[in-house]
Amino acid sequence: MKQCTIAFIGGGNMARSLIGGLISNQFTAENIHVSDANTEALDNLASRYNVKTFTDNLAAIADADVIILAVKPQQLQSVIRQIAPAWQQDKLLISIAAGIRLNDISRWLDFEGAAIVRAMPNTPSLVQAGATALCANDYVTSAQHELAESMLRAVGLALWISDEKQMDAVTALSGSGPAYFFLVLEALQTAGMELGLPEETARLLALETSFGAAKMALESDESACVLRQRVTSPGGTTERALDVFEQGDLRGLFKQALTAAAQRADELAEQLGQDYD
Ligand SMILES: NC(=O)C1=CN([C@@H]2O[C@H](COP(=O)(O)OP(=O)(O)OC[C@H]3O[C@@H](n4cnc5c(N)ncnc54)[C@H](O)[C@@H]3O)[C@@H](O)[C@H]2O)C=CC1
Ligand SMILES: O=C(O)[C@@H]1CCC=N1
Repeated sequence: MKQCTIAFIGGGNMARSLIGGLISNQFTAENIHVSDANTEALDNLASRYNVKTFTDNLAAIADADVIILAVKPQQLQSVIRQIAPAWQQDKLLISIAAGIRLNDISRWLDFEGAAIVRAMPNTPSLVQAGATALCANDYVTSAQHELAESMLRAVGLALWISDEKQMDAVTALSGSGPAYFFLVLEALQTAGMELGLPEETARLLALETSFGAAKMALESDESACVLRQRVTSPGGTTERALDVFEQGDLRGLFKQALTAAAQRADELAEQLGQDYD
């Protein structure tokens, strides 16, 4: 990957995952700037990753090629308006904020021809197993497309979507998705313990089973449906368990949950922004 300088504004959970993943993938720490109002968060990042830290957002972006906005959606407008006077044509702005649309980001930046990418990463980027979808405005050059993609590809899967409206579905599926799997892990471990397994045994079996199923699905040419059927002996134990999930409408629950997450992203955009094509 070309070694540009990246400035993160906001050094919280998601920034930490991206920074950790980039550094594990040989990205040079001194080319990573992080700015945050919280000095404790900055100290943690500096001692763990040796990145350059700032409490002044303008100082952090001064000689950066790429600026990644990693603050909460509610802080995005004020941060963009703060950095807008220092904006320069050759910089690339990447927002990872849930919901907030390219048009609103562009209006707040108020810089003719500014190159802006919206990205939705997820926290497994920390272990280079992230999944990110990106979409760009018309001013992003092909070199900037390549730069944004190569940065996110360094921490996992990176794919482009052309219709920005799909970003809410992406947020619901892969942005929030790690939390759903962590919930399933918790539930498997608890149920195992309730059936009499020691805590550590239940934890390890739940973890390795989740990892093994994901790895197998990733490496197999067969669909998840076929892989599921291969575990399910007619009249056996899995069939009994799956019947319980189907009776409880697990698929319907997932549909409801993802719909609620996508609606929340849309609500954030409506509340915090204004523009919608
Ligand atoms: N946590 C996740 O799994 C994901 C989060 N996102 C998005 O990433 C963004 C950040 O989320 P998290 O990292 O979870 O939040 P967080 O709350 O952990 O981090 C936000 C950081 O921004 C800092 N901050 C607040 N105002 C600031 C300002 N004016 N200047 C500089 N720093 C400031 C806070 O001190 C905090 O450290 C959000 O917009 C969220 O939608 C996107 C994908 C996944
Ligand atoms: O919960 C949130 O709003 C953020 C966006 C996707 C994951 N975390």
